[in-house]
Amino acid sequence: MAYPCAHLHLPGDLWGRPATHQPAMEQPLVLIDATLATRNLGFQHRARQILRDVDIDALRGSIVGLLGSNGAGKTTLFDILCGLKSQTTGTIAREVPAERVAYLTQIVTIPDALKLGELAELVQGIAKCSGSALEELVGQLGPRERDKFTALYGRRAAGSSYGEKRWFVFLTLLSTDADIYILDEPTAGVDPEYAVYMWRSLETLREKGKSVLFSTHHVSEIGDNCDYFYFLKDGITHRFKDATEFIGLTGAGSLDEAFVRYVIGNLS
Ligand SMILES: Nc1ncnc2c1ncn2[C@@H]1O[C@H](COP(=O)(O)OP(=O)(O)OP(=O)(O)O)[C@@H](O)[C@H]1O
Repeated sequence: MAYPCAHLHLPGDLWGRPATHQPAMEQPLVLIDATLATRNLGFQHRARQILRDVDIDALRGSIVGLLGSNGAGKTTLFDILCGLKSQTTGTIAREVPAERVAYLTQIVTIPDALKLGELAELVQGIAKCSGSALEELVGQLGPRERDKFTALYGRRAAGSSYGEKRWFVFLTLLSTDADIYILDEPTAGVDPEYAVYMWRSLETLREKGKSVLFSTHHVSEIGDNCDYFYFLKDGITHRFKDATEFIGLTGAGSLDEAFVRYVIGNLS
C-alpha cells in the first residue's frame, strides 16, 4: 500500500528487498541556502544503473521542478531523497531529519470505507500535528474550493473520484508541518481547476520559506510554476533556470517540443 506521507513509510527497498545498498563514501556537503542537496548521486539496481550523476539543490522558499521521460528515475530519486531507498554512490545533505520531509507518492491508495476526513485525522495523528493547520490552509482557499473540501471531508473514499482524492490528500499532506515537500506528479489525473488550487497552495508554502520539489509530465507547469528545474536524462540531471533557457537550448517552438528534442538528443 502506498501512503500519502513519508512519516508512514518504513525505510527499505520498495522493490521487495531490504535496503542493503549503502553509499560508497560520504563526502561532506555543505548546504548554502538549500534545505536539500545531492552531489554525484547514483543508484544501481542489479545490473542496471538507473541514476548516475544527480546534482540537485532545493533552495529554501523555492518550487523546484523535475522533468524526465517515463522510466528516467524520478520516483527512484524521490524515494532516495526521502530515505526509502539508499543511493549506491554520492552524497545527500538535508537540513532537517527525514521526519520533516513530506512525500506525496505517485500512487496513493485509500481504503474505500474510510472517510476522507478520517484519513486526514489519521495522517495528522501520525505526523503529530493538529487539524488547525489544515483548517488554516483551507481557510486560504476561495469559497468554491472551501465548499468542495468540506463536502469531501465527510465523504468515503469509495464515493470520491481519483482527482478529488488526490487534491484532498495533497492538502492534508501540505498541512503537516514539514520543511521539505516532495511531490511525485501531484497533478497527474487532476483537472485544471484542481491543479490551479494546488499551485495556489504551493505558493503559500514558498512564501513560508519551505522547499518544494515536484515531478510532472505537464511541461507547462515548469514554465508556469517553478523557480528553476532539472531535467533527468540517462541518469544525469541538468539544471535550467527557466523554460526560456530550455526552449532556447533545443531550438524548439514550445515546451512540449523542447522536451521531445531534449530526450532524443536533437538540439539546435
Ligand atoms: N520494481 C522494480 N523492479 C525493477 N526495476 C524497476 C522497478 N520499479 C522501477 N524500475 C525501473 O527503474 C527505472 C526508474 O523507474 P522510476 O519509477 O524511478 O521512473 P520515473 O521517472 O518515475 O518514471 P514515470 O515517469 O513513468 O513515473 C525504470 O527503468 C523502471 O523500469
